[in-house]
Amino acid sequence: MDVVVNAATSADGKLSNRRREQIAISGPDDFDRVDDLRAESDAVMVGVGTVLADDPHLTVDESTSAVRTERGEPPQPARVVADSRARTPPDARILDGVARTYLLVSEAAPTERVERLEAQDARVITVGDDRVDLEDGFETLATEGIDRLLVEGGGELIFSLFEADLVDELSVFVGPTIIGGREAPTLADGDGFVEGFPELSLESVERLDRGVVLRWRV
Ligand SMILES: NC(=O)C1=CN([C@@H]2O[C@H](COP(=O)(O)OP(=O)(O)OC[C@H]3O[C@@H](n4cnc5c(N)ncnc54)[C@H](O)[C@@H]3O)[C@@H](O)[C@H]2O)C=CC1
Ligand SMILES: Nc1nc(O)c(N)c(N[C@@H]2O[C@H](COP(=O)(O)O)[C@@H](O)[C@H]2O)n1
Repeated sequence: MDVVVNAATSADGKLSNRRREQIAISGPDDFDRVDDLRAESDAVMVGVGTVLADDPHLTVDESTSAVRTERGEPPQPARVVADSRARTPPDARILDGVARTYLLVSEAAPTERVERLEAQDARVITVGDDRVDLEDGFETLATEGIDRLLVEGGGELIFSLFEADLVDELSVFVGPTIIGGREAPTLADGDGFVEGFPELSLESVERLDRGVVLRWRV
């Protein structure tokens, strides 16, 4: 599976503020770029922290959806959430039925929550004892026909993906603002690396909106 991570950060590397509120860091041109990235993907993934903070929809625009249909693809990419304890709210926007939604949960997810989410048509995949095993999860998603996966965040999930050596490409929109705050999420949080830092190779640099898009191969 080809895994692309994309996010927008402030100039100081923050994904949002210390209250974990969604911040408009990029502008309309970057949202169009993200729409294109989604359109080229079989599925779009976030961590449950992002679902709880942002309640994202993770769909493509109508015109982009029409292009996917012409290509013989589902009108919308599938949606995937890493959600060890099945904390996704049953009324989350990702469960509105517009696209197929997979929830990767662990054995520790309470059965009643899993059943409630399955009743909302979520396709629940159990991988890992206490925490989602991302490698196993991706193997299962590949058997569902997901060959290209776009990951949009947040910082905990992105770190875990780098830690498991599962990222092929990283693109970051860096915007013209400082958010600050030691508790504010950054592009890669988790425990952090102390050695064996993933090495990136810069592919392109592009001015967009009032910031810059950096694209790296891992
Ligand atoms: N500026 C941007 O482009 C974006 C910003 N955000 C921001 O990021 C924040 C949310 O990020 P985080 O709190 O870091 O949450 P997150 O979205 O990375 O989710 C982390 C949660 O996912 C679950 N999870 C299951 N298996 C996991 C695994 N193997 N590794 C890691 N997590 C796993 C855990 O419950 C964990 O707490 C919000 O403030 C949101 O607004 C989120 C996406 C994009
Ligand atoms: N690319 C980008 N730029 C920003 O400025 C952002 N705040 C984000 N945030 C993430 O975009 C997703 C929203 O998805 P929907 O529009 O609801 O489909 C979500 O993952 C945000 O955290 N992204």
